[in-house]
Amino acid sequence: MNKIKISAVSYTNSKPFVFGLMHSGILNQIDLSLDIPSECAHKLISNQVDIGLVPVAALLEIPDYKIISSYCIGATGPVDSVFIFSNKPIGEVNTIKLDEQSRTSNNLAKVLLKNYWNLSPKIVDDGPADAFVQIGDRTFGKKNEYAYRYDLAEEWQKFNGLPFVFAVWAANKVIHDNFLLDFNAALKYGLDHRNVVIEQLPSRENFDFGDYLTNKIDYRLDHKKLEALSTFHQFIREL
Ligand SMILES: C=C(O[C@@H]1C=C(C(=O)O)C=C[C@H]1O)C(=O)O
Repeated sequence: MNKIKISAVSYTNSKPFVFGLMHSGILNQIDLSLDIPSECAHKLISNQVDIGLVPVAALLEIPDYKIISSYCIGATGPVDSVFIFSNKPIGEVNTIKLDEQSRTSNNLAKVLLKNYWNLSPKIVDDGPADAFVQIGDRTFGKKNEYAYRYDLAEEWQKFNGLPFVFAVWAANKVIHDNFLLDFNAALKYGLDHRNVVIEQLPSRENFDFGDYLTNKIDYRLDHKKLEALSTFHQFIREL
């Protein structure tokens, strides 16, 4: 039987999912790779994998995608790992760099700049910039390194009161129902064993992994997050 190819995000926020998949009965049916989010997106769009924990911005490039799980990488308030960092207040930012590892948060930054802050700084690829977007583990402990930091899930919530969803489990083809049941059971197992995952992480003075994986990342793709997802997609289309 052909294995089901899966790309999951290589960041700490996905470790509970990966733990669940590694300790599940479907391990011998899957071919799992861990990738930065932009690569997860690329692999699902180009059909190198069947299922991805895919940045939601990339769904717009996948014809007939299917969201196959009620778990996601989301947040209800500050997420603590997706920021615009700057030494100037946002209103004085003239140039901004995006994060090449991101698809969703780069678009979230653009949506908030345009619609919430009413700003249009120049997006620069190289050279110095007044501000930059950064996501994932590279942001851990960096909050106090810059005079200004904007948690983009928190700013989105201030903007329209909604939670946010960064990545969802999606497929680019029909996947067998039996497999999906086992797959979702594995994800649930991982989330239910978050304490084991947290114990295995190193302790850091300037970042609380327990708080991050328990309170900041919100893994439930409930109807409010689905509403946030379609609202976000509409804003991206209007950019
Ligand atoms: C909250 C996060 O969500 C991530 C952000 C993504 C993006 O910006 O494209 C994609 C996947 C998520 O892992 C994070 O990694 O810090």
